Amino acid sequence: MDAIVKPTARLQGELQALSSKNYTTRYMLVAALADGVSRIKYPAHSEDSDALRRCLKDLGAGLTETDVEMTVHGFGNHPKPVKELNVGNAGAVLRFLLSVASLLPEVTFVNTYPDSLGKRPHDDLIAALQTMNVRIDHNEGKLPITVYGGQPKGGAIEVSGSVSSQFLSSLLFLTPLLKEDSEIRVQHDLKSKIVVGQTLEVLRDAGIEIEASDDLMFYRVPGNQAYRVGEYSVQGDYPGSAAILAAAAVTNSDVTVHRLLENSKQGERKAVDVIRAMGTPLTHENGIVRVQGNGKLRAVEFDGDEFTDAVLACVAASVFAEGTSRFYNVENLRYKECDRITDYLTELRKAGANVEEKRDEIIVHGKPEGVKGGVVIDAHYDHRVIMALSVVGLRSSEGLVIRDAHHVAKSYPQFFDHLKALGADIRME
Ligand SMILES: O=C(O)C1=C[C@@H](OP(=O)(O)O)[C@@H](O)[C@H](O)C1
Ligand SMILES: C=C(OP(=O)(O)O)C(=O)O
Repeated sequence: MDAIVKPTARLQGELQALSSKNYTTRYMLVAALADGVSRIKYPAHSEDSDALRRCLKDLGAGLTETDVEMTVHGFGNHPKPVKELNVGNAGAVLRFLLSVASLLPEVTFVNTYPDSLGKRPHDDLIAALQTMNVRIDHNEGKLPITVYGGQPKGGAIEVSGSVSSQFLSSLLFLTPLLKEDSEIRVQHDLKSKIVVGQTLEVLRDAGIEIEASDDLMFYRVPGNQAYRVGEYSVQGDYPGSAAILAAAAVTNSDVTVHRLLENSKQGERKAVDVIRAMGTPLTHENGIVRVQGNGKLRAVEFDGDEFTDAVLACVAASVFAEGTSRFYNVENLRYKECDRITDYLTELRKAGANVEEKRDEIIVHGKPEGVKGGVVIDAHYDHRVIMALSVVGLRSSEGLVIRDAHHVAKSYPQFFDHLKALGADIRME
């Protein structure tokens, strides 16, 4: 399905933020790893969270749902032997379940998105699991991947964090269940470090003890632990909401988004600071962000690794800022649903933006006068590219056609409905 995004001068209204993708993933996983019944209020509904629902059911979890709550009968440390799992296009789901699969004799993760998740590297996690008595067949570190587990061993574990934090999070979910105590040392760098804080928070809520060094590069994990059943409530999602806030910033607007906790551990809450630093009038109190945009923006410079899933939305806003913006330390954007530097900037240029790339940096020479648009955008299977280009389309003179915009449902199926409810001129075809 394509989205036809027309120039829109004004956005106005109130929205409830969608539920957090990352907390939904984590609460569902710890609930499945607990032996008993857990409840999760307001879980996200999206392609990624549905992929996890499907896989956890395949692994033996019982899932029932009402409108607001999910009940999970966990399988504890005994997932049901299954031959095959399909995680769709969900990176975090794949990486977290690769470790869970090591408890089973043989599981193949199939490759259903060869042009997106099928291109993403998992070598660093594979290498770590291989040192833990797990044999793995893989396609040069990519899908399809077969895990031959059964008796994974803890102990001294090293994992690189220079491509993704998900590899470390994955091991933090698995190691408490092993017989041996573990010491996990992160090698090289740790990208998206802030996300690991969400992993540790949820592990603690699930009764798991882990000692983490202050710099999050070293962990002591006692073995023989059991996940406790729990009652969880999923907070609002900053990465998806960042695109709505960016849309409000580039237009004349009065837009209010609820359910965005000021003290959230989501790094992407920084998007609020970025948009404020661009000069957009906004308030953030009691979990409510209100943007009263006037379309006037100034350039900013930020370390994008602190808000990895909101960088594209912030870049989209900076396309219309006075001056040159820089988003640095963002190399790992290249290893997401698409290459979120080269592929994204290709589409921004088509729309009329003046952008440059370095290996680990996005540079935007702002155009306060707006961009021309009038072109067809390739979504590159990437929900965040789709959301960011929608922001740009609203402030173009000829609008944009975003091809295959249905991929927005990976994380935010209601995105276009939400924008339309605020008055955006968008048609789906
Ligand atoms: O742990 C997680 O749930 C996630 C970690 C981040 O990935 P990287 O660590 O690969 O940057 C983020 O981009 C992704 O959307 C979700
Ligand atoms: C990169 C993302 O997700 P994942 O790694 O889980 O596919 C994202 O949601 O932007």
